[in-house]
This record gives sequence, C-alpha cells and structure tokens, in this order.
Amino acid sequence: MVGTPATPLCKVQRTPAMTPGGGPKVREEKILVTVRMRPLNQREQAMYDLIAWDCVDDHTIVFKNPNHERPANQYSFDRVFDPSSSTRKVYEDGAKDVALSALTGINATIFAYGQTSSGKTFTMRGITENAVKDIYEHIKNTQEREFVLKLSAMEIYNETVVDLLNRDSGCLRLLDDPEKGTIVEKLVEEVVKDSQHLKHLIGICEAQRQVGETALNDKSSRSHQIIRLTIESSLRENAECVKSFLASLNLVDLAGSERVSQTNADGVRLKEGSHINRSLLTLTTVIRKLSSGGKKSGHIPYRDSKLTRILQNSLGGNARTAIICTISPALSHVEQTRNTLTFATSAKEVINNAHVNMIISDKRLVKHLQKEVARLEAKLRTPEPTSASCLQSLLMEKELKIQEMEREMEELKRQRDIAHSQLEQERKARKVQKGLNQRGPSSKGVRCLFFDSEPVPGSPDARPRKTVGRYSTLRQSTTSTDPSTLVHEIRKLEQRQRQLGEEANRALEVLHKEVSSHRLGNKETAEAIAKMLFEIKDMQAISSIPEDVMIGNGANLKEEITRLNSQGCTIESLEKKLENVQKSIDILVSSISNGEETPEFKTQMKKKKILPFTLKNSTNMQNIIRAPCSPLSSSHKIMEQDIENKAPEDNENVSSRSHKSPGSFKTPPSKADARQVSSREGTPSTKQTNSVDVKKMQRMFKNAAEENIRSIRAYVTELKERVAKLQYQKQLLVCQQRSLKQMMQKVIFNPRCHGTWCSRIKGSRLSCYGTCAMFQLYIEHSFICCSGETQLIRYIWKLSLEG
Ligand SMILES: Nc1ncnc2c1ncn2[C@@H]1O[C@H](COP(=O)(O)OP(=O)(O)OP(=O)(O)O)[C@@H](O)[C@H]1O
Repeated sequence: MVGTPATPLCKVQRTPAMTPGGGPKVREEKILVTVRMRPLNQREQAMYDLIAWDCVDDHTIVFKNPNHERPANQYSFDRVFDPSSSTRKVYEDGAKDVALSALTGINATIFAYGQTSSGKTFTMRGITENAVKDIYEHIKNTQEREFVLKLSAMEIYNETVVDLLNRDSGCLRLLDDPEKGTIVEKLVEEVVKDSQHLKHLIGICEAQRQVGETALNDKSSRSHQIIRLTIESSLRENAECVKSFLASLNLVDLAGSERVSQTNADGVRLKEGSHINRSLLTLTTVIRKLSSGGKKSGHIPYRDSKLTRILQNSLGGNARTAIICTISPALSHVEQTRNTLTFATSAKEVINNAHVNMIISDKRLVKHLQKEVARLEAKLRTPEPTSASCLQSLLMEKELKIQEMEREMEELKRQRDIAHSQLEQERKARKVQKGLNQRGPSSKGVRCLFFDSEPVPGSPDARPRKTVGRYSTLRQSTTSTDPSTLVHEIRKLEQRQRQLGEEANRALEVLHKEVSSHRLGNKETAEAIAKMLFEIKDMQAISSIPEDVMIGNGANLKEEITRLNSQGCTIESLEKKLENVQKSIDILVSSISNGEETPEFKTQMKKKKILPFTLKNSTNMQNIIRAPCSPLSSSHKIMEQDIENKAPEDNENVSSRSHKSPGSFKTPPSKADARQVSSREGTPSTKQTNSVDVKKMQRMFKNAAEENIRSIRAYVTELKERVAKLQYQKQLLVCQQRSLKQMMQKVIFNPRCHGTWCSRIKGSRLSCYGTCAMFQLYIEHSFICCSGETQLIRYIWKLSLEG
C-alpha cells in the first residue's frame, strides 16, 4: 500500500507544514541528494581495478586511498547506497517521497547524475518502474479522487529537444510561459490509461532515445532523457469543487559526463560528448550558484542550456527534487567520482520552494456549469410544492388581514360620523344657549346637569375665565378612567363631606355658646340656634360614612358608584339642610335685630351694658369660624390642592376675609380698651361699665359683631359651595361610570374598536358636563351672596344704632 509521501525529517529544514488544499502553500526544502555506488563491472574487474570508495554508513562515503597517494576524505549525503543496495531500496529511501508528491499537486523531479557507465540508466529505470507502480497503487487506494495521468517524453540531444513520443516532430522549441515556466512547444502529451499503458509508453521512449556505444558503455546514453508524468486529481463526489491538483513528475536520466581520453570518442560521439559535458557543466554551475546563496546571490544561468531551462523549476524552484548521484567504485574513475561527489555536495545545499498546484479545470468547470444550469432549469419548470402551498397560505393570510382592516376602517368611519353629528349638535346647542344668555340665564335651566351624550345647553363664555381654568383642572383629574383613581376620588369627597359637617357643627356650637352665655336674644333666637345645631348634627349623621371601608380596586368601582348613587338623596338632603341653616341664621339675625328693638332687650342691655360678643370670645369665634378656610387649617390646604372650588373672588366678603390677618379681627384699637374688657371679665359688670367710654365701646362691639356675622355668612356660603361641588363631582363619577359601561360594551361587541373616537366623544361629553356644572355653581354663588346681604346689612346698622 502506498501512502502519501512524507519527507524525511533530515531533509526538511525551514519547512512549514504542508497540507494539500489547505495551510501554507509554499514549503522550502533542500534537494534530496543520495549517492549510489554500483559494483565493479566486468570491464573494471577484468582490468583488476581497485575499489577506491567505502560506504562507511548510510550517509557517508569515504575514499579509501588504497595506494595512500592522497589523503582520505569523506562525503556525507542524505543517503549513501553501497553496491549491494537494491534499486528498490534506492527508490524507497531516495526517491519515493519526492516522486509521490506529484499525487498531491507538488511538482517533483528525480534525476540521476554521474559519469558515463556509472549506472544512471540502470537506476532510473528502476526508479521509474517503482514510481509508476506506487503511483497506481496510490490511485487505487484513493477512490475519492479522480486521477488523470498524462505522459510526455523528450530528449535533449546535442542541445536539441526531441519528442520521444513523436520523433517526427523534429526539434522542439522551448517557450517561456509566465505561469508554467519553460514549456516545450508541440510536445506530445499522451493520456495514460493504466500502468501497463504507462510502461508501454515509457518503453517507447526508451526505444526512441539516442544510444551509442562507447569505450566505457556499450549502450551509452547520448542524450538527456526527461520523462514527464503529469498527474491531475480531483474529488469525485464534491461536484461543487472545481479545483484540482496538478503536478508533474520529471524522471530525468542524464547523459554521463565523459572524458575523451577514457571514451576514445571521435566524430559524432565526440560531438555528443561535447554537448553533454557542456550542458552538465551548466547544470553544475546552476547548482553551485543555487547552493551558495540561492537566487539572491546573483544570476543563475538557467538559459545557458536547454537542460537547465527545462529543469529550472526543479532547481531551486517550485518542485521537490531528488538527485541520485551514481558513482563507480573503481579507482580508475576516482576523479570523475570526485567530481560527482562535489556536484552532489553542492546540490544538497540547494533549496527549493515547492507548493501545491491547484487549477480550475476547464472541463470540470464546464461540466459544473452545465449541471447548475440543468438544475436551475428543472427548478423553474417544476416549482417545489411546499413553496407553492406556503405562498398560497401567505396570500390567504394577507387577504384576511385586508378584510379585517376594511372592517376596522368602516367602524372608524361610523364612529367619526357619530362624533361629527354630536359636535354639530353641540354647536347648535351652544348657539341656542348664547341666545338664552343674552336674554338672561334661567336658574332652573342651569341648575340641571346633563350627563349623557345629549348636547347641553350652556355657554362656557358666560362664566368667569378663572373659574373655567379651575374646573378644567378638576375635570382632568376626574376624567381618569382608572378605577382605583375614581374610587380614591370618591373617598376624598366623602372625607370632605365629613369635614364640612364637623366644621359646621363646631361653628354653630360656638355661636350657640356666645349667644347663650350673654343671654342674647329672646326665646325665638335660642330656638333658632338650637334648630341650627340640630340640623347641623343631622347633616353630620347623614354624611357620616364608615371609615373602615377601604379604598377598593377596579373590581369594587361598580359597587362604589352604586353606593354613591344611593347617596344621591343624601347629598341633596345635605344641601337642603344647609339651606335650612342659612335660613336659620337669617332668622337669628332678624330675631336679634327685632329683639334689639323690644323694650325688654333695651333694658337688659342697658342694665348689663354689654354687647352680643365679648372680645375674648370674638377672637375664639373668628378662629373657629374661619377654621375651614383659614390658611392654617388643614382642611383648607386640602381644598387648595385638590378642589379649588372656591367662591368667586369678586365676592367682597370672602376676599376681604382671606386677605386679613387673624389679628385684624381684634376690634379694640387701644390698650385701655383691652384692659377695660379684661377687667370686666373678672368683676361685676355693673361697676365696671360706669368707667367705660360708651361710644367707643359701641363702635368696637359693632365692628366685632359685623366681623362675626360676616364670618358666619361667608362660612355658610362656603358650605353651600362645597355641597354644590360634591353634587357636581358625584354626577361626574356617575357620568364616568356610564362612559365606562359604554366602553366595555363596545369592547365586548367590537374588540378591535379604535379608542381614539371613544376618547374624543367622552371628552366632549365631559366638557359639556363641566360647563353646565360650572354655570350652575356660578349662579348658586351669586344667589347665596345676594340672599343674605340685605338682612345682614340691616342687622349691622341696627347693632350700631343700638350701641
Ligand atoms: N547498480 C548496478 N548493479 C549492477 N549493474 C549495474 C549497476 N549500475 C549499472 N550497472 C550496469 O552497468 C552498466 C552501465 O550502466 P548504465 O548504462 O546504466 O550507465 P550509464 O550511467 O547510464 O551510462 P551512460 O551515461 O553512458 O548512459 C550496465 O550494464 C548496467 O547494467
């Protein structure tokens, strides 16, 4: 079995790993030089010639100097074969690796060099036979590759190139090819069918070679013979791979150097010998130059002989080269042998740069392209069924998507039309409302809130600009559809409701204390206050909400709103109660004013010389009464942040109250007054009043009374505002609940319903609600401010007159 040839380690220097088809393509390698010494031939034996050389080991040959005439010297080579070595051994150790490199795309050259009759032809025949045998064995064992062998043969006879396979072609020219180097024109290249065919062709070459008889050799080769075996190989299965290995194996049998004195040549032989020696001299020069520094050392005279031109790649070029130097052991040829060994010594220093040669075979390329064309044509004629079905399903999917989008577009168009019609109705309603506003708003109409999709009559332009801003903020906060936010809003409203009740109760209790402590008013007044207290407490009871109810999540929103709806009457009744309180205050004021005019009251007042509110309690009163809207009040802070539902700022009373400091309500302007009042609290009043400046005190108490009454009135007004706000926010929540229900229904019946139109419609509805509610509150504020004004002014004037 023949494997891929391996280069002996001793031969590889500065050589990177070589992998055909991969890795480094170039490997530097010295020429493999071996020496084969033949036995003494019959002629030498007949002459009793002596053996002058001794192969001391496989690498060393030593001149034995039998006559001791010259100093013994030794030569070392890659391999030295003694006369007993077989040609197979010479092939195995000195040529096989290089020869089989041609199977892996590396050029290889094996040639024999030596004097005439040294055994070159004998050795090269054996090498060629073994190489052919191994090559075909390798091909046999490498079925994955397809090998193509071609044989060409030439001889250089008297410096002319002759085709050994076609002698009739005459002298062949040498051409220089930029890629291939020197090529022989019109050299026949025979495709080798098999090993036998190869042997046959080689036999033809042998037969065609110039051979002549000389004094030293009966069949002396008179020419240099070059048998060139071109090996191309490619992978069989990989049709995509169009590259192939291509290499040449040169088997060169040189003509032997000869001495005319020894060969006794004349005439033709002398001429032949002259040409032989000249070409061999050129070869020696080339080898010597290559060995002494390579191509860098200067000009290499390849072109000085056809032999060196043809073998240029093998001498320091792209090839692996093995030189077998044949020598005669005879003492009579010692000088020729020394020359051969000197040549061999130089040759072993020559470095070649072999690389794997890969080509793209035209034939393979055409074949590959034809296959590809046929495959594509077949694919075009019969498209794959899987791709067709895939395309069909894709088409259906797209069709469905288009239909779905069309449906969505229809739905959007429908919603757009609805929104347009609603907007149109709203515009009309605004126009109608504008007309109504010009004639004067109807309190009945504006107090009605609309929370459905119907257009709402009401003019946003009729309300104060600042208030619109406040309500738009409120609307934004309450239009959130987040259930948890809505529930949170409900809770805040309920908390404020409780606060209102508590504050009202506190205020009325203080008022009751003030009145009862000074025994102010008559029985009716006391009853009125008691009624007020009862009503406030009743109000608290109505608005009280269990505090342990936690703020629910979105799932509880519905329950929360249901509960809030059920409290609608509660808020309405709360509003009524507040109105009752307002009335009670009015009654109280009127009763006080009436009481002032009764003789009993005048007498009582004269006796006691006191006024309805003491300075001390007046301070407490104002603190308590002002608490809900005082800057220091926590509830006031909440209202500022969250509600902004204040009385219109053009309300004179509220405005003045909010800008006054608590100290401004202390009526006494002097320290004397304060001392008098203070001393009056701890001593009998009848004694103290004699020393008081009655007029001053009257003005002082009149002012105090005015402030307290203003505070009460403003506070009740504020309570009404808040109740109205609660009503408004409750209605907003109910509205949101309805909107949520509608949205859910839309989502259920049409999951792909676009949200943009829904949100726009909802936004427009809420805007209408906000407008109506604002208008209602504005009217309420105006009503409240006007309702108590007359009575209070009258009461104040009466107090001052009384004082
Ligand atoms: N190693 C060897 N063992 C036995 N006989 C050999 C050996 N080498 C050569 N001979 C014999 O020596 C004779 C000359 O050999 P060969 O023709 O091969 O020499 P050559 O170098 O080719 O000579 P030339 O250069 O003249 O052609 C032949 O008869 C051959 O059989």
